Amino acid sequence: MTELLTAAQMRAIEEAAIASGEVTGLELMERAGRGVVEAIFEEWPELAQTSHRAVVLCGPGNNGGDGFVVARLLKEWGWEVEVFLYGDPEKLPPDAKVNYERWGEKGEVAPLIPGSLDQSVDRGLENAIYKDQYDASGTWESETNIGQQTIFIDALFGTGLKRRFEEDLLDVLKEWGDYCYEYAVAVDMPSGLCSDSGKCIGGHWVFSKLLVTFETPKVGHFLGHNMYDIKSFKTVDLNFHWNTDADTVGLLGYTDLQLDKDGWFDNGMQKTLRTHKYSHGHALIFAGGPGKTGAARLAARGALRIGAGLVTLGVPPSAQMEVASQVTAIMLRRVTDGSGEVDGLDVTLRDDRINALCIGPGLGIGARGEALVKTTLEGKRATVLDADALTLLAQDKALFDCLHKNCVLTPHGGEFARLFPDIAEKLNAPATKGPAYSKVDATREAAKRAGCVVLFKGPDTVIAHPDGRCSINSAQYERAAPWLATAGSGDVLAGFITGLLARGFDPMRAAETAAWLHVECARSLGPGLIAEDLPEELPKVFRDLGL
Ligand SMILES: NC(=O)C1=CN([C@@H]2O[C@H](COP(=O)(O)OP(=O)(O)OC[C@H]3O[C@@H](n4cnc5c(N)ncnc54)[C@H](OP(=O)(O)O)[C@@H]3O)[C@@H](O)[C@H]2O)[C@@H](O)CC1
Ligand SMILES: Nc1ncnc2c1ncn2[C@@H]1O[C@H](COP(=O)(O)OP(=O)(O)O)[C@@H](O)[C@H]1O
Ligand SMILES: [K+]
Repeated sequence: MTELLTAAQMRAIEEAAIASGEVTGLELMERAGRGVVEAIFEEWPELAQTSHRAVVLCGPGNNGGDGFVVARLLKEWGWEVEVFLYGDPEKLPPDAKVNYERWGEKGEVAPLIPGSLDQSVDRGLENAIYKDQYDASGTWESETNIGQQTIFIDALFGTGLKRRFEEDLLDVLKEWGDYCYEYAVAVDMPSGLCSDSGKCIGGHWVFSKLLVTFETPKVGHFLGHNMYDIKSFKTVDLNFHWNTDADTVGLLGYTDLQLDKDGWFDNGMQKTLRTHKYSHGHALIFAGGPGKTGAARLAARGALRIGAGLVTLGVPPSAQMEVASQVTAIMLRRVTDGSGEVDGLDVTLRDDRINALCIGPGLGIGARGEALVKTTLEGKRATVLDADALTLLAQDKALFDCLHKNCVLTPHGGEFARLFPDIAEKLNAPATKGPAYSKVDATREAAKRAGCVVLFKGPDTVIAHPDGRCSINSAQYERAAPWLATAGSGDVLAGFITGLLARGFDPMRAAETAAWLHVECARSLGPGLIAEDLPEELPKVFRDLGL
């Protein structure tokens, strides 16, 4: 799994590599700067064909040092380069100072003050070669300014951002926003954003199109929604050895989920000639009352498509006809809260073959729902608790205390705040200093308190285990799937997790795999998807994965 590091973890591995004598800080900075230049040319090959103009903003720390390296290398490439420094050159850290001086042999450094960017951009426009012209066929070529593009490089702050910017810097950054054209590059972090949480600490942050980070991405790159302007994300290999005992956060990718043929068909999950439907588990999903059964039906469809051998919808007698008229392969069983009628849940659960439960979607928050959640939790079976079940847990401490290690909670932001109000308050408080409390911190704390896996939804879905393991399923950058924010898609996700629990996945792996496949289905479908489509897309996604 790609390990995502916090600023402190990154600093620790860098310091260890330097202390071991394997590499110097100066060499790392050189590799970082070179990597940025290579990333620029890889991203925009047209820029490598002729010389252009770069405006490099350098900050007072080592991020600024990287900026001086980039400036020098672009100058050596024949570019016109303007460098601005925010801060006192005498106070630069040693490696940044060396690169400041190396750049000083090639060009000047101007102080970064309000107005300096306006003047720089004016100079760029004066020098620009306009190519508006009729081409051979008589068509007007509308490309302007292609002869000499200005590339903006943000090397102000990286992992060392600690506090809100002073007003003069805020003024400069707002100017920068006006000039953030096609070619803008963030070195390690968009300056102003916290590399642990993705939150805006500076009071403003610098927009870019390309983000280049070093060695391994930082946790904050995949949290929050402030990096929507970044179209391309690249990681430069700094080429040093490291490993860390720290609790790093994993970025979920295909290879981590053991979805390859061996993994997928392993551990009793195998669908072979010798197995039958009961080998793949039996999921029971509770439906709400009349007019409220759609959510559970979506979840049931998801559980069946992801491979549970059997899926039964547990319906209240009053909704039986409604559900019966809508389902075919999914079975149906009348389930009450066990308070006197036949077919109480306690009776249903005597069937040991039912090995995964899902409760919450469309359930309602009345007495029936509460009694069902209680009985469900008493059985200690693998259980997904979503939607209304989460509200019920939030309302009743005794019920919350019944959670056990085989549960998976799947809150969205609102449900999370109801369940863990104090944690949500910390998470949602305005970030004023770095590193800021992050969604990863919050989800880990919640999982520990609940004693079970918590999957905190969003484009940055965070999944945490009470033992501290944590991963992010990102639907950002090249995996963006904003059309997944549609009514009922969370119900399908709950069903996916339940289906995998039925197939024998442990709760953490079920949550991770389901979340990843959920986004894959959305990406495969594209804009226009509705929740019903998601389970139906699974066979195609599986086929494309070679399963
Ligand atoms: N790790 C690696 O392997 C490698 C890391 N590398 C690079 O180093 C970067 C990290 O460098 P870094 O630690 O020097 O931090 P950085 O982001 O430059 O900022 C610190 C400076 O900013 C200042 N400052 C903070 N907040 C402020 C504010 N609001 N307003 C004003 N000032 C503020 C702070 O001042 P202080 O708080 O100490 O007064 C300090 O002077 C990393 O992102 C990467 O680009 C590569 O070179 C190669 C390998
Ligand atoms: N902008 C987004 N990009 C990608 N996925 C998203 C985005 N917003 C929400 N999602 C995902 O969509 C699902 C919505 O779930 P939820 O809020 O419970 O909806 P519902 O209750 O309607 O089913 C979650 O899996 C969440 O991670
Ligand atoms: K930066």
